[in-house]
Amino acid sequence: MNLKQLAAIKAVEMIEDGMKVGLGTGSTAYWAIQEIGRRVKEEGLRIETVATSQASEDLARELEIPILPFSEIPHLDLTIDGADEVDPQLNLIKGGGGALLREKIVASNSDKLIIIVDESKSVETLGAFALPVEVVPFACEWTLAALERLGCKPEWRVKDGEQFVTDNGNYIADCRIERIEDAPLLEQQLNRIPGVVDNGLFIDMASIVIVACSDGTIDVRNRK
Ligand SMILES: O=C(CO)[C@H](O)[C@H](O)COP(=O)(O)O
Repeated sequence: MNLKQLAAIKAVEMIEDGMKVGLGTGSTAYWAIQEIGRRVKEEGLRIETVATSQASEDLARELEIPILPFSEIPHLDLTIDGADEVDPQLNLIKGGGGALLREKIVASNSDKLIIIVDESKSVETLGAFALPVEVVPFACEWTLAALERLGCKPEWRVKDGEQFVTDNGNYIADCRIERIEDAPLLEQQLNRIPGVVDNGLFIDMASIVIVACSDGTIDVRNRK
């Protein structure tokens, strides 16, 4: 079993009958959705879910996990999602898969956000992973210039030779900051730039981070 799967299984143990659950995005969240699918099929787990991306929604449907429109679920009990970096305060960088906006909306409407990672994602200071910032296409060069003025060293994300477009029809600027000294401040500064829809800093949002370590142990970190 790989480390991502190990963390995912531990998180899915926290889901109880009758819960409303948010499904994250990425290769770690993939394992959580697989395990939820197994519990629904083999244990008859009764839950309702919403997904943070088209890819996760498609996977959930394939596994016959009940998935509802957002209009039918006012609030979630918990969301299980991955992250690109986690610091000791449980602040996160997310959005490596380009789903940061939907992930933040879903996380902020969940009683608990459970983050699942392997130990490579655990860092002392956020920033070695390029911080994704979602930008509307209108006048996007001006928004990029504003990010440059903030010292973010942004580069448009490209996929298969084309500009990457999010599920919301926006672009992603990946910002090479290396070391983010004040993540709460940067999160606010970025979101004050007109044209920025949101950014991948998740501050004070994770309730629990589950870290799967290469020696096979699992470190469960609770927000204080
Ligand atoms: O934020 C995300 C997608 O937008 C992912 O959760 C993050 O990129 C981690 O992905 P993975 O589990 O594949 O390493």
